[in-house]
Amino acid sequence: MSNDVLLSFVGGFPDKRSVCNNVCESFYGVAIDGCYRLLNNYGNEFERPDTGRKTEEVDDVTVLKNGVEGNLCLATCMKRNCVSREIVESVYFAEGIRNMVAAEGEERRVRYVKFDVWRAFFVRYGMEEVELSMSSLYQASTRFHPCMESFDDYLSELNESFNGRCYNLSGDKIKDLKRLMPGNRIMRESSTTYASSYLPMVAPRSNESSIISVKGSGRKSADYHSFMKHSLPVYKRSLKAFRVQKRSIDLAIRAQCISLMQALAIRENPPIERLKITAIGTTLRTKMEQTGKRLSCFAQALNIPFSFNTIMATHLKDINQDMFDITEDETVAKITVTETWLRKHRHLYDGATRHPFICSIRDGNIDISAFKTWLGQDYIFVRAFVPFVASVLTKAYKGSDDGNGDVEVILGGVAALHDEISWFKKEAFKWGVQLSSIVPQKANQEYCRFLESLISPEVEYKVAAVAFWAIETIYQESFAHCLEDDSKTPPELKETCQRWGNESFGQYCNSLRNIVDRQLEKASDDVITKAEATLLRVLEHEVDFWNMSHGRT
Ligand SMILES: Cc1ncc(CNC=O)c(N)n1
Repeated sequence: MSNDVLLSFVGGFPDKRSVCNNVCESFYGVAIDGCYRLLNNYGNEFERPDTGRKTEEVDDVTVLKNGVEGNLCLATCMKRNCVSREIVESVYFAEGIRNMVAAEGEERRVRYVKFDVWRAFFVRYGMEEVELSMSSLYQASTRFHPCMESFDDYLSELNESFNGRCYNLSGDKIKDLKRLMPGNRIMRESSTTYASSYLPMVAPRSNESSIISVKGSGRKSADYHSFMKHSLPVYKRSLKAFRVQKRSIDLAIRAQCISLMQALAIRENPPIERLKITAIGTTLRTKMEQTGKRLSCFAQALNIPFSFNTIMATHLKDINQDMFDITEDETVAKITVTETWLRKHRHLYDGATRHPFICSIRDGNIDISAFKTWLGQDYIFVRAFVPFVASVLTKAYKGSDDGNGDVEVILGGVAALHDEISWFKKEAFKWGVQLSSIVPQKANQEYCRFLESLISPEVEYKVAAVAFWAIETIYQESFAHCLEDDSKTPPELKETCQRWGNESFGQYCNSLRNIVDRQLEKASDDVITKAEATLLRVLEHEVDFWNMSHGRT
């Protein structure tokens, strides 16, 4: 799986780990633990006791502080009721924005940091610069689509505003840029100036200072959007990632174990009796053992019962469960591919399963006309879903290694769709929705087209199976949410929610998930990457579909 880390935002003290995590994750979704560690080290490394300093020099870093609540405003390009803005804020940036603003407060200042400094920093911590993988590029491109059609729109807009000077801004030019910022308007009204620490990706042509920062807006706005708008084209030019090199693995192991131990230590009821860490390696036994010793000390300090063990293997693929020293009452925690993805893309996933449309059902204030729109549109979708599921079935059968009953599970899905179509007809009649006259809306058309593209024999079974699992699971989780004890779902909508939110549909989704995880365990990196990108596209189509039903696009 890809370990790429897109660099964007850095800043913070070690105690602001969550700030870095959230910002990083919600902006680019591809951050890995190793990256958080480095981000936090960064803050630590340059920590200044005097946070009240006023200079704005190159090479400076921002200190995030606890402080007043802020409120981000994207009004410069998106109106408050604009649905795109809502998506940007809620799906992509909510956590990051909230944390970033809440953590900054009155002392916010603009800071500039040269890209080279930043790059040197990463190199120093054992990172190497690499080209982005397909999945990261994909990620990067999806981050911005809600507000702009394409990178190129951004680019041309920016060139227009700044006469094409955007890529190579020196100190004075940055000042120009700040003057031109729409956020400036708000700034003049307010005597408070916030500082921000945006360290977007920049590939400078010269050694001029070339980080673009945004001076935003006091109490009303941190003008986050301006930042995105002006950093994005730069970002496009220098899409690069940093990957952890071998020699920093020891560091990575330690940092992760330490976070785990810290998390365990602050629990009131420690969920485990003993933490057993097994390091597996093909080389560097002494190094691993040293790491173990340090970890033991740390665990002792935190009062966590701990043991450390090392396993040497010739090849990582030779590792199996028997090599672990496991007693009968112990289990080996294995993180599956789907679990990793769902953690990594939590924001987007929650955006799809906790959409305002679903929440309005759950809260009992759904607009019935929106429900009817959804009903009619979903009928069309489900009809298109049938041939897709049939194609997954065919691929499962042809996959020929089906000793695990994939075909039966998928066949169950096909059979249920027969029922489902009858249900849609009945339900439409009940609500006075004329199915024969429904025209698919844009989001629906696009989703159906996407399904058709997945039918192609060129799309691997493993990739198609991921889409299938995700499509079913999003509905399951969304509607199950409307059936929870504290929900106020109107009685006349309960049956709809039951259809996907019931327990046996949940079990079926679990079977699909097991299929996917089993299939991906033996998949190539390339297929895993494609499958992950497919999952993201499903999530986005689902969000679009809810938006369409909600009637606000
Ligand atoms: C847009 C959408 N996504 C998922 C489902 C659930 N799968 C089949 O019914 C659905 N009906 N509609």
